[in-house]
Amino acid sequence: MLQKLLSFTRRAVDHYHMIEEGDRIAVGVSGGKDSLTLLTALAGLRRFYPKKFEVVAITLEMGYDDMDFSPVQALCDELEVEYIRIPTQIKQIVFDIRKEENPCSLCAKLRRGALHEAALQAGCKKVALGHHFDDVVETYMLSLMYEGRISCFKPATYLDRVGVTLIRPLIYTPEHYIRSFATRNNLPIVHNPCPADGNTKRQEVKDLLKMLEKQNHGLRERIFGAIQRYPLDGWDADTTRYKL
Ligand SMILES: Nc1ncnc2c1ncn2[C@@H]1O[C@H](COP(=O)(O)OP(=O)(O)OP(=O)(O)O)[C@@H](O)[C@H]1O
Repeated sequence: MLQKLLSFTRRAVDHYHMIEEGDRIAVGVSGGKDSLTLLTALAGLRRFYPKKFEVVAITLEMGYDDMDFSPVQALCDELEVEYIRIPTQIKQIVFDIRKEENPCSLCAKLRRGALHEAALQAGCKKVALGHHFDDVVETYMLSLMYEGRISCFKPATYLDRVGVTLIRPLIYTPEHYIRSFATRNNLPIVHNPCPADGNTKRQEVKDLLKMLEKQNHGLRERIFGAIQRYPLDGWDADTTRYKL
């Protein structure tokens, strides 16, 4: 199973030139299945990838007393990855001080800023995020159907104002694969007690795609393919390095 995960990851890393020699990459670890799988994948790839790179795990603690990250520390020890935990007051700011009606967007903004800062402090100019194949297709459809735009986050983005490059090495890895990888490998998922509903429109799109996929096998693959063939800004894959 790890082999398959490494192959999905390596293909994405190669197609979008995500890793260069000497990189020190901060993996944003929320404690969810996606980022724990990403951490395992990059720690594994580090062992044989032709370009030498380092991996550091960073968790922003959101301010919930009942989130215990010590099992994640144990996973990092096993993977021989340095683990940095940053205490923040993001929960308090979003819910108690600002009493936001739409807490998710402020929370995401604060998290992004804090993660970039923590990465730079740890000497990392690259930050890896756990977005996967289904996130790509859903984000694209959300944007198309609800914003009237054709767009999606990029596989790799250089943020010039912060001097950080974001990479998303799981964009070829389907969510169902991540779910079973996390279960079979007993990844230490930390329950997130956030009371917000999250993005209900995203769930709608997820359900819609699931329903359509039942009668139209390969539908998500074709949407993903369209993003690459168009290509959407930043999605032109360099297949000379690894065939699609
Ligand atoms: N508290 C956090 N600390 C560090 N990194 C984070 C944190 N929250 C999110 N991230 C990073 O941002 C990515 C996207 O965040 P999002 O909240 O959409 O996560 P997700 O899709 O639920 O993934 P996961 O299953 O890893 O929680 C995560 O995959 C992770 O890499």
